[in-house]
Amino acid sequence: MKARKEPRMPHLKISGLSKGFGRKQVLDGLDLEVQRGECLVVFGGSGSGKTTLLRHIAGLLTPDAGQVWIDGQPAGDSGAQQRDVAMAFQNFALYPHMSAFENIASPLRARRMDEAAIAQQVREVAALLRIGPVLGHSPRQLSNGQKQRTALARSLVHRPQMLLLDDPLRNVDAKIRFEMRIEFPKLFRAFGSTVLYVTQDYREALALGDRIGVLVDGRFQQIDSPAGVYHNPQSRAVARLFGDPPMNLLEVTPRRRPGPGGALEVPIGARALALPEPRADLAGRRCVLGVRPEDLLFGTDPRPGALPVTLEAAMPMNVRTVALLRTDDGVELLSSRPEDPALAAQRGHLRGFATLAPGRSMFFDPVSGARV
Ligand SMILES: Nc1ncnc2c1ncn2[C@@H]1O[C@H](COP(=O)(O)OP(=O)(O)OP(=O)(O)O)[C@@H](O)[C@H]1O
Repeated sequence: MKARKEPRMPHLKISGLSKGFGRKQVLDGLDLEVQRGECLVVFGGSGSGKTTLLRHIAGLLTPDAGQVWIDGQPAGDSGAQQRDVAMAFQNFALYPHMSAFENIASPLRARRMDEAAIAQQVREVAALLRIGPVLGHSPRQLSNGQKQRTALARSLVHRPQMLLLDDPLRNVDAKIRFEMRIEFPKLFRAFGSTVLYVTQDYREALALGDRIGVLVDGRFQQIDSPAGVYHNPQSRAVARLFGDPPMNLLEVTPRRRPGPGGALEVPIGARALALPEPRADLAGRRCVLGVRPEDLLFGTDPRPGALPVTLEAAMPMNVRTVALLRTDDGVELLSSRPEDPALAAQRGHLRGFATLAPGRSMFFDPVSGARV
C-alpha cells in the first residue's frame, strides 16, 4: 500500500486576525501561513500594522478576533517565552554597560546555560556575523555596523525556531543596509529559523523574501514570490508599491484598432497607443492601464501603433536611464532603459515614439483597483 503523503503543517498559521486600537481597525481579518525555514517579508507603508502583527505572533498582544497557531498549537496557550520566538526591534538597543560578548550572551544566561556552552554559542554566532574580534568591546566602542551585528547576534544566539525582525535596517546607513541585505539570506539559512521580516522598503522586500506579504488596510492584498508581486501584481495598490520610478498608471478605455485583425489600442488624448496583447475583453471598458517604465519603450523611429511623444528630460538612475516623456496632449510618461549616456546627455526636446513591450501591460478596475 502506498504511504499517504501528509500535508505539511505550517510553522505559523494565522486566521482571521483582527485588532483595533480605539476606533482604528489596524488588522482586519488577516490570514497567513508560513512554512518552517521560510523567510516571509511583511511589507507595507508606515502605520499599516506590521509591528502590530509581529506583536501578536510574539504573544505580546491579544487579538480582538482570530487566532495565531505555532506548530499547530494555539499561540495563546503559552507565554511568549515558551514559544521559542525571538523578536528584534528597529533600534536594536544594546545594554551600554556590557561588552558585545555579554550582550550576545544575555539570552543564554537568562536560560541558565553553563559557561562553556555560552562561550561556544557566542563565538559561533559572532564568527558568522564577523564580529569575533570586537566581542570584548563595549557598545560605545563599536561602529554602527558592528552594533547592528551585535544586536542581531543577540537575537540569533539561542537559535530561535522563529525570528521576528521589525525593520532591522531602518536606522542604519546605506552601506550597512546593502551589506546586510546580502548577508541576511545566508544567515537565515545557516540558522534554519523561520523568519518574519518587516520592512517599508520594497527593494529590501524583493531581496530578502522567499515570499512577500503586502499589507494594505489591515489585510494581505497579495502574498507571493518577489517575481510574483513585481511582475504579476493582483491590484493597483500592490503595483504602485513596488518599483522606482513608479509604474505609469493611466485611466483608459481600450478600443479596436481600425482595420482587420481585431487588435486593441488605448486612446491617450487625441492619439492612441497600440496594445500588443490580445485583450478583446477590454474593448470599451474603462480601466487603468499600468506599465512599468522599463516596459514603455522610447525610440526615434516611427512605428505603426506608436504614440508620438517628446522627450522632456533624461536622468541617470542607478545603472539605468530614466526618460520623462510627454504626449502632445500633455500626458507625462516615464520610460527607463539600461544606462544610456547618449540619451542622458540629450539637451533640449527630442521627438520620438513610445510603444509597449509585448505581454507587459496590466489593467486594473478603476474603482476596486483589482486586476482585470
Ligand atoms: N498600543 C497602541 N495603542 C494605540 N494605537 C496603536 C498602538 N499600537 C499601534 N497603534 C496604531 O496602529 C497603527 C499600526 O501601527 P504599527 O506600529 O503596527 O504600524 P507599522 O506598519 O509597524 O508602522 P511603521 O512601519 O511606521 O513602524 C498605527 O496607526 C499606530 O498608531
